[in-house]
Amino acid sequence: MPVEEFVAGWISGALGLVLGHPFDTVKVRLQTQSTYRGIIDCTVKTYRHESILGFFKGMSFPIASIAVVNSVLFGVYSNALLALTATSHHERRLQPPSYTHVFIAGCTGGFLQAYCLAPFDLIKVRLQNQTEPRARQGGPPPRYRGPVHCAASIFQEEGPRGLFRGAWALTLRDTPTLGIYFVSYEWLCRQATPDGQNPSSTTVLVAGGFAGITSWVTATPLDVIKSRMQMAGLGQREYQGLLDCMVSSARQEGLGVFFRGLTINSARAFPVNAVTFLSYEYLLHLWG
Ligand SMILES: CN(C)C(=N)NCCC[C@H](N)C(=O)O
Repeated sequence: MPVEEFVAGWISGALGLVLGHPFDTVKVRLQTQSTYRGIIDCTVKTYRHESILGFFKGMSFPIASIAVVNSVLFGVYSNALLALTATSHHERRLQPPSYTHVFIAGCTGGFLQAYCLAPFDLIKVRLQNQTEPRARQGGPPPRYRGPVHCAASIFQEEGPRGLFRGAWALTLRDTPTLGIYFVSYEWLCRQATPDGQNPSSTTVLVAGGFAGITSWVTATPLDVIKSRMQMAGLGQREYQGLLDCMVSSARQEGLGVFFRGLTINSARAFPVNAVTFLSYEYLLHLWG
């Protein structure tokens, strides 16, 4: 089994993550708290109350976890394509796989990465939703002192299953949308590249950026539900399941609730995924 895709997936995911984390914090807060009037209001309040550091809350853990998550995504995707088409990464420009194979391989990568991502994503969302400034004297201490304390508290209070809160919504979010992610990337690269040639860096950047936007636009409704289920119980209402969360969110806030965070998700998706795909392709080319 080729392993360079796993390593390239890890490095490229980490680069994209640092670039996109401030956008991600604003998105998570908009989706789960109703105190903000929009992106600008949330950005200004976060900066005033918590300084620039507020935007980077919960980042150390995803950086560590991205090693597992992004390498599982890209490594499983590439190896699933190898199993389906008997072509390695380098042979795929001369013998391009069908879009059906790309979609199946993307869904497989998305499904497996969701289970690795679930506990890390839960901890990230819980930490991002702590709005107490880090160094305030005399104020109430935040519920979680950091990622390890957060993981340990959830484990103690709810057992190992607690760490997988929202995992079902996350799996439903990621399985089809990662198929869409890789199909969009491949389609855009092929439109802009003569047959049999490698796409230019500009093509990879643009195709990666738009693949990120397309997949996140389709992922946003389940992303809202996932974030709400992950926060359930912590001063927010408990849900009986995914369907209950969907129905009661729509009843209380209207159908627009499913598009909360759409603009910020898309603004974040372009640079993150442009950098992710560029560094992924570059590393595989370097090692090829
Ligand atoms: C729509 N979904 C779930 C995705 N496209 N997921 C792939 C993640 C790529 C990148 N690390 C990011 O966070 O955008």
